[in-house]
Amino acid sequence: MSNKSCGTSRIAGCQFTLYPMSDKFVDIILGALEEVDTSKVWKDTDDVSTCVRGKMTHVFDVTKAIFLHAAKTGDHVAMNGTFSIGCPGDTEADAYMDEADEPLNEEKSQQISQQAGCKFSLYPMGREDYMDAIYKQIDLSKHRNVEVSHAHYATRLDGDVKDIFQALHQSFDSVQEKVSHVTMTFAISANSPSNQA
Ligand SMILES: Cc1ncc(C[n+]2csc(CCO)c2C)c(N)n1
Repeated sequence: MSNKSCGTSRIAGCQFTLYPMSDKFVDIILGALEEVDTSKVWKDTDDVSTCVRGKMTHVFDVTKAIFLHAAKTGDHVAMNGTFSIGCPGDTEADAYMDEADEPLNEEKSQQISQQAGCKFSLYPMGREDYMDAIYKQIDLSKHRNVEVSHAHYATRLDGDVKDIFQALHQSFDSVQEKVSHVTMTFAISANSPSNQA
C-alpha cells in the first residue's frame, strides 16, 4: 500500500475558517494568522479559508493557536474546519515533513485560558466497518479534562480550548493509526453571548 509516507509520519492537514462576530473581524483574522508561528507548516490563506499542512503535531499546534489568539480578544469567535490525513496524492508539503517535532506555539498557547464549546465528527474513509472504526478507536472517557456529550452526527466537547484540541488530536490520531484516510470536521465557539447569564 502506498500511504504517501515520509519518515515515520504522514502528511496531515487542516482547512479552517475563523468567524469573528465583530466589526473588527479583519484585524482579528489577520492578527491571529500573523501572531502564530506557521513556519513548520505549508500554509495558504484566501478569501474563504486557510489551509495548513505538514506533520500532524504542527497542524494541531497551529490551528489551536490561531483559534486561541482570535478568541483571546474577548469577542465571540467561531471556527469551522476539516482535518485530513492519508488523502491520496497529498504530497505537496513533503519538505515540511522534515521539521523537528517541537511545536512552535505551545508556550504562548499555554498562557491563554479560554473556555469553548466544540462539536466534532470523524469520518474514516473507504471502510465498510466505519462505525466500528469510530467507536473502537475513540475512548472518549480518556479525555478527562473536557466534558464529553453526544449530539446528533457529532460528539460535543466543552472545556478549555487547549484540552478540547488535545481531545481532537487524540481522537484523530487513534483513528488514523488504523485507517489510512481519515477526515474530521469540527466547529468551535468561544465567548458566545448564549453562555452569558
Ligand atoms: C482562518 C481564516 N482564513 C481565511 C479567512 C477568509 N477571510 C475572511 S475575511 C478575511 C480578512 C480580510 O481579507 C479573510 C482572510 C477566514 N475567515 N479565516
